[in-house]
Amino acid sequence: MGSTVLYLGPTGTYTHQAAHNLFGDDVVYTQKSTIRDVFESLSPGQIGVVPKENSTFGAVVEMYDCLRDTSRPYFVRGVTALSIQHCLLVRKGTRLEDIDCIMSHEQALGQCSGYIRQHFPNATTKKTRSTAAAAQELLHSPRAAAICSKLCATLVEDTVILEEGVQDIKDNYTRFFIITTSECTAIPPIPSAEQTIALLRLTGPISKCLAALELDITSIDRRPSLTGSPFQDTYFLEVFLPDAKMARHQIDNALERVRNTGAEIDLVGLWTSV
Ligand SMILES: O=C(O)C(=O)C[C@]1(C(=O)O)C=C[C@@H](O)C=C1
Repeated sequence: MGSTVLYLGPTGTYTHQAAHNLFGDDVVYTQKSTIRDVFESLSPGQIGVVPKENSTFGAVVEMYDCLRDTSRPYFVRGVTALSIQHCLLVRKGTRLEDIDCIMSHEQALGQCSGYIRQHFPNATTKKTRSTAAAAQELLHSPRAAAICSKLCATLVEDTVILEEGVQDIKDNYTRFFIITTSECTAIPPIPSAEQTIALLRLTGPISKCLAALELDITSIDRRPSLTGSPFQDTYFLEVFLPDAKMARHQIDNALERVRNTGAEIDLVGLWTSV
C-alpha cells in the first residue's frame, strides 16, 4: 500500500485535485475538514497537502498560522500549483434572482469578491471550511449558491452550475505545500526543476536579520508571533539557493549568522521548484 496523503476535504476541493494531480492513484487519501486538521493529524510517514497562496487573493492565513506553531514538527517538501476556475453552483431549480447567500471558503470568496458585489449586491456571504463543503451545504440551502470547482457539480446530487469562470481575474492560480513531519520522510517523487528554495521561519528584528542572512529572498509572509510581546512578528522567508549541492551548507551558515544576532530562526522547508 502507498503513502497516506491527508488533504483539506471533502472530495472535490481544489486541494484534493492538486494532491491527485501529484500522487495519482498510488497513495491512500484521507480527507480532513480544515487546514489545521491536516497539520494536527499528520503522523510520521504521512504526507499533507495544504493551500499556501493564491495569485489573486494572496496568502492562505490559516496555513501560515499552522506553520507558525513551533510545538510540532512540520517540514515543507515541495510546492505544486493549480489553475483555479470557480463556478457558481446551486440546487436544481434555483434561479440567479433567487440567490440570497453566497457560500465558500474565504479564499474563494476573496477571489470572486468583485463578481459577488456586482451581481449579488444584496446577498450575504457565508464562509465554509472549503469550497466543496459549501457545495455540500446546498442540500440544506435552497436559496444559496456555492462558489466551487466544476467537479462539485458531479459530486453533489441535485446541483447545477449557473455560471463558470466567476473569479475576478481569469488567470487565477493557487499554490499548495506538500508537508511531512520530518525532512527525512520518504515521499513519492514530485516533479521538480533546478531551482532550490528554502523556507525559513524567523522571529526577530527584521532589518538586522535580513542583513545577517545574506541570501536571495524571493518572498516574505508575516504573521503575529504570539510570543507574548504585542506586535512582534514571525516572518516566513523563501530564499533562492543557486547551487543545489551547496544549499544545505549555505543555509546552515546563514542560520548561524542570524542566530548570532539573538533572533530565532528555523529551516521549515527545502525543495526544488520550477
Ligand atoms: O476549498 C478548497 O477547495 C480548497 O482547496 C482551499 C482553497 C484555499 O484555501 O486557497 C484552495 C484553492 C482555492 O484558492 C480556494 C480554496
